[in-house]
Amino acid sequence: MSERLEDIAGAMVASGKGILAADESSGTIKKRFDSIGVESTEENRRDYREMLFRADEAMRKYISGVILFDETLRQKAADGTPLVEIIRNTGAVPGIKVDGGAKDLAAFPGEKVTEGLDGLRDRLSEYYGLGARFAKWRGVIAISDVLPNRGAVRANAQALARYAALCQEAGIVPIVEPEILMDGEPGDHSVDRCYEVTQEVLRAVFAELFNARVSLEGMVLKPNMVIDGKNARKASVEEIAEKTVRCLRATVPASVPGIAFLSGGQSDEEATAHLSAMNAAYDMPWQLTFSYGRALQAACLQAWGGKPENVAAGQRAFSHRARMNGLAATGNWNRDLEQAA
Ligand SMILES: O=P(O)(O)OC[C@H]1O[C@](O)(COP(=O)(O)O)[C@@H](O)[C@@H]1O
Repeated sequence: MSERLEDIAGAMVASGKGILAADESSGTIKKRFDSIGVESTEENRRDYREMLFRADEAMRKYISGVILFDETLRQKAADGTPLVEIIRNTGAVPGIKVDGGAKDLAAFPGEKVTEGLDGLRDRLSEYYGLGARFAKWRGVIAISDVLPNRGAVRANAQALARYAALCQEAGIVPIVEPEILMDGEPGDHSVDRCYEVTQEVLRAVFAELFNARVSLEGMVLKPNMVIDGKNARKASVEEIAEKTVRCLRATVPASVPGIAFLSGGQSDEEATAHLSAMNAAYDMPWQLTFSYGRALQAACLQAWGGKPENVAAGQRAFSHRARMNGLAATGNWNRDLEQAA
């Protein structure tokens, strides 16, 4: 018997846990490996991700699900165990990135639309067979004084909604990710401009989800926080927490079981501090947690450096960030815990 979407979604946002985004596409993982001088070969990618998934205690205690790239879902560990099985044995749910990436949107210079709907029904049924129980699709929204245009917002919202409906038909929980870029160009927008655009985008996304008859109980939202651009950072932790919660309350129906933020280029500690501040100070109808890529992995990647003898150090770095974010997911993180480590 297949599991209920609501139960899978509930497990993905279980209290004190969050999602590890390890679904970097080939181009993105190459960038990450370039930063530590490691060649992006299939074996190196496997070794790196196997190191994360075998950080057993962190995975069991703080990670509810792992987003994978197509290659990883099919890969075996060095000893022949499928990586999906290692993840499942920790109690985490395996998930899969199914979008085909953000491409230039015709007639909208500087704006993108995410591709990948063609053939998606067949791919989802194959992924289900390979063990995936949730999926992820990221729409990318540019932000400036004049962007985004309504047409670009609508194109991305519709694609997200069509993707989500197909996932639910396949018994797979969709993570719906509309990302307003914090680290795009020019990156000088204020926190209030981010509020305005995030509100507009989330409204458009939920309107399209309703139109597409997506069951909100069986999805997870992965938004950006309401935060100023990378070249204009000055808002305090409290301001970002307050504005993010206010924006989400104004746009996200209470029937959505959980919201799991992307980190978007925030430093490790910022991403943790912001999440913890929201959970500590506000009552919300949804679980509020993390689905971080960089903010969970950056320290681990550095500690590992591509060297087999550094696997334990890499796992320690990952476990520390997983624990800090697990605490943030219940509002119980504080800076002293970082120093103690
Ligand atoms: O451009 P890609 O390779 O699809 O990757 C985008 C990345 O952004 C995320 O959606 C969020 O990652 P961050 O937390 O690092 O912002 C990841 O799930 C994903 O790996």
